[in-house]
Amino acid sequence: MECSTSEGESCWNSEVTALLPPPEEMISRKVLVGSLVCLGAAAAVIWAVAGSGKVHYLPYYLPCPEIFSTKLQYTEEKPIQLFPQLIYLQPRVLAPKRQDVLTVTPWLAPIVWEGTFDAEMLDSAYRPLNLTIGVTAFAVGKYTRFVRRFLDSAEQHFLRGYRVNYYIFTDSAQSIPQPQLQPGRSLVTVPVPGYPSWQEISMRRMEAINQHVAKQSQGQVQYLFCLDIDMVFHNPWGPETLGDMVAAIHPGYFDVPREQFPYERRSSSAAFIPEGEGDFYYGGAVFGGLVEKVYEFTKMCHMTILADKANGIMAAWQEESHLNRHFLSHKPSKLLSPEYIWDDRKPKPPQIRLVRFSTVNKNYKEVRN
Ligand SMILES: CC(=O)N[C@H]1[C@@H](OP(=O)(O)OP(=O)(O)OC[C@H]2O[C@@H](n3ccc(=O)[nH]c3=O)[C@H](O)[C@@H]2O)O[C@H](CO)[C@H](O)[C@@H]1O
Ligand SMILES: [Mn+2]
Repeated sequence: MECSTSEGESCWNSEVTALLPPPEEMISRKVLVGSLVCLGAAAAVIWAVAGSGKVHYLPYYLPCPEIFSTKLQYTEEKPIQLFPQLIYLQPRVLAPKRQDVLTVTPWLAPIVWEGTFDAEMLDSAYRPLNLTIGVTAFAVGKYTRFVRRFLDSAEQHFLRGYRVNYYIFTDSAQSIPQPQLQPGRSLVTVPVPGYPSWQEISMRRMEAINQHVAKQSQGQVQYLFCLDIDMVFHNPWGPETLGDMVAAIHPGYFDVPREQFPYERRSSSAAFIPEGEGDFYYGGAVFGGLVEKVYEFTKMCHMTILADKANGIMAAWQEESHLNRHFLSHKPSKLLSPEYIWDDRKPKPPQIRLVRFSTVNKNYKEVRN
C-alpha cells in the first residue's frame, strides 16, 4: 500500500500504526520510565544512607477492625491477671534449679520441690484472684485428738494470707476445738457416721467429700484439698500446690521400682494395677484440685470402691489403692513431692530439703480401736 506523506510527517502504514503507540504516548512512556528510574535511584540512596542504621516502622493501619472487636463466647469473663513487675533472678534454661530430683513427669505435669519455684512470684499471681481454698479433714472416733495440732499448724503454714475454709468431718462435733483463726478463714464441722472399722471410715471419705462438694463447698471454694488429720504442718504450703488435679508422691515409695509399689495386685479388684504398670505411688493422705475436678475424682473413686464392695473385696490400701488406679488412667496435672506428705518416722534424705506436712507418730492399735 502506498504511503501518503505530508509536511515531513513520518510515514505510518496501517500495520506499523497498529503495532506502535502514537508519538505522544511514546513520550509519556519515556517520562514514566525515567521517573521510575529516578525514584529507584533515590530509594537506593536512602537505603544506602539510612539502611545501616535502625529500622523505623511507620504506624500502619491494618484494615481488619473486626479482629479487635471479636470476642470469644465465654460464659463468664475474667479480668486478665498480669504479673506485677518484680525484681528476681533470671530463670536460666541451661541451669535447672534441681538436678537431683525429677521436676516434671513424662506427661509434663510439674513435680513441686523446694527450690523449683519462686514463692513471691506465685503469691503476686494468686493473691489478686482472691481465692478461697477448702480443706477437708476427717476426725472420726479417737481421731478427734489430732484436730488441734492440725489446725494450729495449718494456721501457721497452710496458704497463709489466703481465704481458707476448714471442713472437719466428724461424728462428734462437740469435741472439735474452735481455735482462733486468721482473718478470712473459717471452720465448720460436717456430720458423718462413725463407721465400725477404720478401713470403712477411711474409704467412705470419698463418698462424703463428693456429697459435700455437691451440696455445699462447690459454691464456697475454688480449690479443695483433702487431707489426713493425723498430720502436722511444719513449713509453708503455698499456692505452688494449686492445680487442676493434684496428687502427692508417697514418702515410702519415691525411690523404689514400681514392682515394689503396694498397688492392688488382684485382678478381681477395680483398683487392680498389673506388674509393669504405674507411674508413681501416691499417698491417700493428700489430694486436691479445682473443686469440680475433686468432685469428679471422688465420684469415680467411690464408684470403684462400691464395685469392690459388691464383689466382696477390699483393696490392699483401701481408697489409696483406688486413688492410685484412678491416677494411672487420669494423670494428675500437678504432683507434690514427698515434702508435702512426709512421715516423721523416716530418716530424711538430702533430696528432702524441708518437710512441709508430716504424719504424727501415733499408736495405731490404740487410736483405731
Ligand atoms: C500417709 C498416707 O498416705 N496415709 C494413708 C494410709 O494410712 P494412715 O495410717 O495414714 O491412715 P489413717 O489411720 O490416718 O486413716 C486415714 C484418715 O481417716 C480418718 N480416720 C481414720 C480412722 C478413724 O478411726 N477415724 C478417722 O477419722 C482420719 O482423717 C485419718 O487421718 O492409708 C490409708 C488407707 O489405708 C489412707 O489412704 C491414708 O490416707
Ligand atoms: Mn494418716
